Amino acid sequence: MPNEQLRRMDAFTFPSYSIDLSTGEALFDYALTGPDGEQRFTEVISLPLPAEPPSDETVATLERVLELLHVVAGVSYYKAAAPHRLVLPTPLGADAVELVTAVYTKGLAEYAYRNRLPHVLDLRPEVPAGEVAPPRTYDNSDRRPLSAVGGGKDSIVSLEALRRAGFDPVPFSVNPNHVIVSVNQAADLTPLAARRRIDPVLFDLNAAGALNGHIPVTAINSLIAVATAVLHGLGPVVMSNERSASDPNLVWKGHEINHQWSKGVEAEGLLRAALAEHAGLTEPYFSLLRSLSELHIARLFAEIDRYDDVVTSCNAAFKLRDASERWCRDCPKCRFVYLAMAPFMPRERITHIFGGDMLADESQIPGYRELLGVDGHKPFECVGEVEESVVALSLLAEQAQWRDAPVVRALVEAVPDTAWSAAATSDVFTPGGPNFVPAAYAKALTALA
Ligand SMILES: CC(=O)N[C@H]1[C@@H](OP(=O)(O)OP(=O)(O)OC[C@H]2O[C@@H](n3ccc(=O)[nH]c3=O)[C@H](O)[C@@H]2O)O[C@H](CO)[C@@H](O)[C@@H]1O[C@H](C)C(=O)N[C@@H](C)C(=O)N[C@@H](CCC(=O)O)C(=O)O
Ligand SMILES: Nc1ncnc2c1ncn2[C@@H]1O[C@H](COP(=O)(O)OP(=O)(O)OP(=O)(O)O)[C@@H](O)[C@H]1O
Repeated sequence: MPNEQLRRMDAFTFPSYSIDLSTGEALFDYALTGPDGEQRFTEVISLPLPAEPPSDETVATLERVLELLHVVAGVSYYKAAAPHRLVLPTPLGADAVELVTAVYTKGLAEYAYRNRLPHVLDLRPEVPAGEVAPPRTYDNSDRRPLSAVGGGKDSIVSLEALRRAGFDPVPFSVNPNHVIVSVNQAADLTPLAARRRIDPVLFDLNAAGALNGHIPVTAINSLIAVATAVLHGLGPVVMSNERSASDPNLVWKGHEINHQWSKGVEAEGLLRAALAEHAGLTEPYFSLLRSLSELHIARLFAEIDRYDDVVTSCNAAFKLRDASERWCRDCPKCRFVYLAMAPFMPRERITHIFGGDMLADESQIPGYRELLGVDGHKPFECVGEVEESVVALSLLAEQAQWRDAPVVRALVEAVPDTAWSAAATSDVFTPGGPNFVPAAYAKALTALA
């Protein structure tokens, strides 16, 4: 479809969804519609099948979760045209509508900002009138948790914390690549995996110049994880989303623009409320690391060495096409994670993990200046707060193994006095802020420390 026709699309709709319980394959249909016709998409999500066929009650709960997933996963296709109307397929309760509204506005805020589409920030879904039948209550809180694994340090910390506290976690990933497979092998736990196939038509439209940009992928992965937990009779989904994920990158037209919005605590609360209201789940989903800073998580990770050969946080390794093998060592996330881990491990160990010494590479200095708040704004990436970077740098400046590294020397000179003063009184190692960790799980992090 030519780009001009795409730009004239005025509505996004959700024609149907279905699941085949003999294969675990769910089909989610979407349509962009306008005066020139429609552009249809189908996303395919395959859930792993349990050993025993699910009961009718389980299927009923699963279908409620999939109804939410259908609507949330539409963001990938909505963004190809950003029409002004978002027309939901069925009536939804207030909490579910609040989640959907936030996913399409706050979750697409970076996309709206970069494409200069302010109307996306004010999008309100059209919800068909009607009652939603109340769901059956589904209490799975005492079952084995499903621990989402992304291949990076954060989910490794959660997996180990759960295991050491005796929770017997089941690792779970969407489209596990070789990094995630290796992390699961290093964990020596039997994982579950779901497959997600984006409609290839979207890639053709992208290549032809359709609107494109960042989407709230964690909201989608989270709902796929919850659907898998329900289907397998497992307990809560445990995420590894940190405190700083809730901090915006910038404010535009009065709206916070946060690259990591669907990893933030607001999204977590909205998802939990929508799952309780629409699917009757009493304890569906929480982030174990919510009260911790990235720097604190890096310090905990340094205590665990069984994943050193495989851990990979760099997003370039998770591209659908042309992925890097492991750390690219030249992106904001690699720079940040290196800086955050370096104070807590020998230089040889971190050089081994990353395949090179980023603090010896002077070409990294401009990127580090952004992370330290010396230039520009916090990059649109999964990186910690400026204060965390300054604290990490201050720790490096005190260590004989790091203080003469070329990048450390240059950065110590570049950081202003005000930032050093803020770092000196920083609370980055004090857990804090709102979280949804159930009481039974609160001890898990203590077990790790
Ligand atoms: C791996 C990555 O960072 N991808 C982002 C990148 O996409 P790119 O075009 O370079 O490559 P692909 O990932 O292969 O995607 C190809 C196109 O497919 C579409 N698409 C992909 C996944 C999806 O769920 N929906 C889609 O529509 C899209 O059109 C792609 O162009 O740039 C894109 C545009 O800015 C980003 O949207 C891609 O980000 C992925 C969705 C992704 O998985 N990113 C995570 C690594 C990520 O950024 N996580 C955040 C958490 C954000 C959140 O709120 O959940 C983080 O860790 O901070
Ligand atoms: N493919 C995936 N399948 C399931 N969950 C995922 C996947 N990728 C990421 N996640 C989860 O989403 C959340 C955010 O991902 P993120 O990439 O920040 O975490 P990570 O890979 O554990 O650590 P790091 O921040 O070091 O990369 C984490 O809870 C992670 O477990």
